[in-house]
Amino acid sequence: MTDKALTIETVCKDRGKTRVLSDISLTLEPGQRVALLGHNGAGKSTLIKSILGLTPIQAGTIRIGTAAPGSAQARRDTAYLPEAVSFHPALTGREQLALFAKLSGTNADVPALLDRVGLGDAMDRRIGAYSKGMRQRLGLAQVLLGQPKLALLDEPTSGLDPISRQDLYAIIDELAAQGTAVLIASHALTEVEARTDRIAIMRKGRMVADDTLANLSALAGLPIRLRVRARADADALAAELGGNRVNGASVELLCSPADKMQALRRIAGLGDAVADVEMTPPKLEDLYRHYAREALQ
Ligand SMILES: Nc1ncnc2c1ncn2[C@@H]1O[C@H](COP(=O)(O)OP(=O)(O)OP(=O)(O)O)[C@@H](O)[C@H]1O
Repeated sequence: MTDKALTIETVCKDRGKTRVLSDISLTLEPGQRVALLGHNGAGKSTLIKSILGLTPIQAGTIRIGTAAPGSAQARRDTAYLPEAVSFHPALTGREQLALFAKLSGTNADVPALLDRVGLGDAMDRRIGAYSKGMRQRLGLAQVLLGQPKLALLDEPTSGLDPISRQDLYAIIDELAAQGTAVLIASHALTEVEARTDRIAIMRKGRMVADDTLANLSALAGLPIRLRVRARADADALAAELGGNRVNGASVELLCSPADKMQALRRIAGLGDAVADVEMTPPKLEDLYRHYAREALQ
């Protein structure tokens, strides 16, 4: 028995003479949303294909619940949304989803599902006339259809407008709330930063980071940015605090997480000379760069 939705242990995969996955381990609990990040060619799609049982691995183990990749049980429990999702162009959205429902033996309310993904008005139009974003939404309806234990989403927001992206993450949140573990391969760092529970970063076939954003941030020890706006004299403020003048009125300082309170006390000690302070913790983009670079060494 396992309470994990997905267990990956020390997986290795070769393509020809090249090792494209090296000792990859990753686990997903039910209801967890995990972002899988990495440069082009890092191995994200290969890992997803291995989880789906579409490509063999040379070493290690993968389990969906307790089922082996590609087994009937794993196929029932796993939903997959590929980056370029394709359907039969002559069918309408409603027909296509009804067909999927029939094939998977589920008794879903197809129109309600299509409505849920924003295709209520378009469900009786041919898929051939759908935009990329609409096809992506139909793919998402297919993911929702089976109430999967594990959803694998490969670049789910590519080609979507900003509102559609927000809708998609709202649906991902719902999926997670009903207990589905969701693995999202993405290049859209700012999006996944706010909408996932954990970040896994791959580089050249290796897993170089796997933790919450807060823990990755603490481990990396990257500086916090403090922007201090002067009430009148930014030069005097810069002379007092050090740091860089960033525009006519402000000074920017970098400090380590451990020194943050001390820096804030110094700034508060300047009293009326300071009009405002803004504090920016490191962003996922900074962390991503840090972990990717660290892996190079
Ligand atoms: N069908 C294939 N045959 C041979 N090599 C392949 C094949 N597919 C991928 N590779 C190689 O495997 C490695 C990992 O590729 P993969 O597609 O998994 O990366 P990725 O992280 O998904 O990249 P992207 O962000 O560009 O989608 C790369 O070196 C790639 O060249």
